[in-house]
Amino acid sequence: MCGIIGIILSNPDAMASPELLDSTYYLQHRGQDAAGIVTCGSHGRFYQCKGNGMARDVFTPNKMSGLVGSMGIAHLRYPTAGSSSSSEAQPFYVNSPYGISMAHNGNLVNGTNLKKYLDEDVHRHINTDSDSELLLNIFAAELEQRGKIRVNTDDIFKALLGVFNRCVGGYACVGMLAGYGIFGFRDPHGVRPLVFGERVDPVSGKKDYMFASESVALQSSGFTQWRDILPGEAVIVPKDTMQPVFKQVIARKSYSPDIFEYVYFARPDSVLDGISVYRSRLAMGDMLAENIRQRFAQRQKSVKDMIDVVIPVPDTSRDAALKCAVNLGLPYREGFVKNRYIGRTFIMPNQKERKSSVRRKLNAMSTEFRDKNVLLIDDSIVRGTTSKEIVQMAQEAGAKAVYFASCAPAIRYNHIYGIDLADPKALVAFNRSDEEVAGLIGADEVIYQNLDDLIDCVKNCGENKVVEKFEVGVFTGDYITGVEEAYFAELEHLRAQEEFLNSDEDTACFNANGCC
Ligand SMILES: O=P(O)(O)OC[C@H]1O[C@H](OP(=O)(O)OP(=O)(O)O)[C@H](O)[C@@H]1O
Ligand SMILES: NC(=O)CC[C@H](N)C(=O)O
Ligand SMILES: [Mg+2]
Repeated sequence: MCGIIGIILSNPDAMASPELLDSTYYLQHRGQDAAGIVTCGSHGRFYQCKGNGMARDVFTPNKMSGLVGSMGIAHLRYPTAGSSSSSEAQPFYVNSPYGISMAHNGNLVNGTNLKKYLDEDVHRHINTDSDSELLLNIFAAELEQRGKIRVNTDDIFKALLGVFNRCVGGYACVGMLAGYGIFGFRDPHGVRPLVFGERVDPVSGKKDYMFASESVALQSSGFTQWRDILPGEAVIVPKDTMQPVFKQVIARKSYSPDIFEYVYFARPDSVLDGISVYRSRLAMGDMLAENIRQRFAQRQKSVKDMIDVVIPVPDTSRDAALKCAVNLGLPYREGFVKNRYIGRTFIMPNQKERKSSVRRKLNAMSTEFRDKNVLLIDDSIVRGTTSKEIVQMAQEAGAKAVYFASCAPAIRYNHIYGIDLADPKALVAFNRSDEEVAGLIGADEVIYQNLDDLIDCVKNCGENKVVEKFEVGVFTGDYITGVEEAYFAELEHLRAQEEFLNSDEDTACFNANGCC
C-alpha cells in the first residue's frame, strides 16, 4: 500500500521538490521501507534521490538541493513483491523510449507472464524482482511500439491501454516523461486509490497540478479542487500546455476500492472515492457496538454487566473505539500510551521487528486496567502480533477480563493487491475459529465485525455513491481481478526461499502449537 505523488508547477522556474518532500510526510503511513523523489529539470534531465528508510532519513537537505525542476514524482514504499532491497526503491527509471520514471502503488498478480513477455517478445532486461519494474517496462514497450520521435497524449493513452490489457492486479501509478509532462492512471477496478487536483498560483493566476494516493496530501499543499481518478482512467498533464487531458482509456470493469484502505491503510483525514475515512471508522465503531450489545443480550447479560471500560489500541482504532464506547454508554480510556517515535508496526519488514516494536510502541497504564473488565478495540487482527502483546500487557497491568474486538472481520486469506502477506499461515485466524484465535492471543473473547456490516459502514459514508462494491478478498478469498492458483504457488515458493535466507528470523508468528 505504498504512497505515490506527482506534481507539475505552472512556473517552469519553480522547484517541485520541496512540495514533493512535504507530501511524503503526509503519506509516510503508507510505506516506511524506502522513499524516493525524481524531478525533471528544464533540459529534460531527471534528478533522483531514493533509498531505504523513512522520508526524513532519505531526503537530507543536501540531497534535496540537487532535485531541480518544476515537475516530479515521489514514492513511499511498503514492499509487496520482490525484496526490501534499496535497488527496489521507487520511482523506477528506464532511459528508453524518451526517458520514463514511474511510481506504483499496488501489486500485480501476473508478474511471471509479464516477465516472460518482456524477455521473449520485447527483449527488455528486468533487473530486480519488483513488479513495479515490470509495469514500467510494459508501459515503455507499449510506448516504443508507437515508433515516434516525439509522442503526444494520444500515444501515451494508447500505451496505457496496452498496460491495462496486460497487467492484472491492483495498481495506481504516477509517471513522468522526460521533458514532456506527468501522468497518472488507476487499474480498471480502481482497487488502489489515486486523486488528482489543481491549485491556482496566486502570482501568475496559472494552475499547478498534483496526483496523490490520498486527498490529505493535496489538501495540505493547497490543491483544494480535486477528484478521484476513475477505474481505467488516465490523466496526462503536458508541460508545454499545462492543460490536463483526461481519458477513460479502458472501460471500467467495476468500481471496487480496497476496503482495507478504510479499515487501516489510509489516514482518517482523507476522503477516498467520495468516502470520508474518518466517518467510515466512526460507523465501524457504531456497528461494532450494536453487535456487542446483541451478543451479550443473547446471554441475558447487559453490556455493563460484562465490560467496565473501552480502551483503543492506538493509533488507527481510536476513532472507532471512541464511537463504540459512546454507543455502549461505557467510559473510554486511553489505557495504552503510544510512543510517538515508533512507526506503524504492521508494515515493518519482518516479524522480529514487528514483535519488539509493539512493546516499544505501547505502554499500559495500570490505573486504567487494574481490576477492570476491559474491551480492547483494534481496527484489525492480522498476524496477531499486536493483539497477543496487547492482551498480555493488559493482563500484566491488572485487567480481570480482556475482550478483544476488531472493526474488521477475521482475516483468513492473502491480500494480493498491496499487503505483504505471502503466507496465509502467518495469519492468526487462518484455519481457526474465533474461540481458537481468542485462545492464541490470550483474550477471554474475540469479537469480529461481520463483513456485510463493514461494507455497509463504509458504503453508507459515501457522498456520491459512486463505489459499486469493495475489494474484500482478504476476508473471503474471492479476488476482484481473479487470480490463478499458480500465483499462490509462486508466492509460496518465494516465501520458502526468503525463509531459507533469513532462517534465523521467525517469519510466521504462530506455529502449529500456537507458539510465537
Ligand atoms: O495483527 P497484527 O499483525 O499485529 O496487525 C494488526 C495491527 O497492525 C496495525 O497497527 P500498526 O501499529 O501498524 O499501525 P497504527 O499505529 O496505525 O495502528 C493495525 O492497526 C493493528 O493494530
Ligand atoms: N505497497 C505497494 O504498493 C508496493 C508496490 C510494489 N508492489 C512494490 O513492492 O514495491
Ligand atoms: Mg494498530
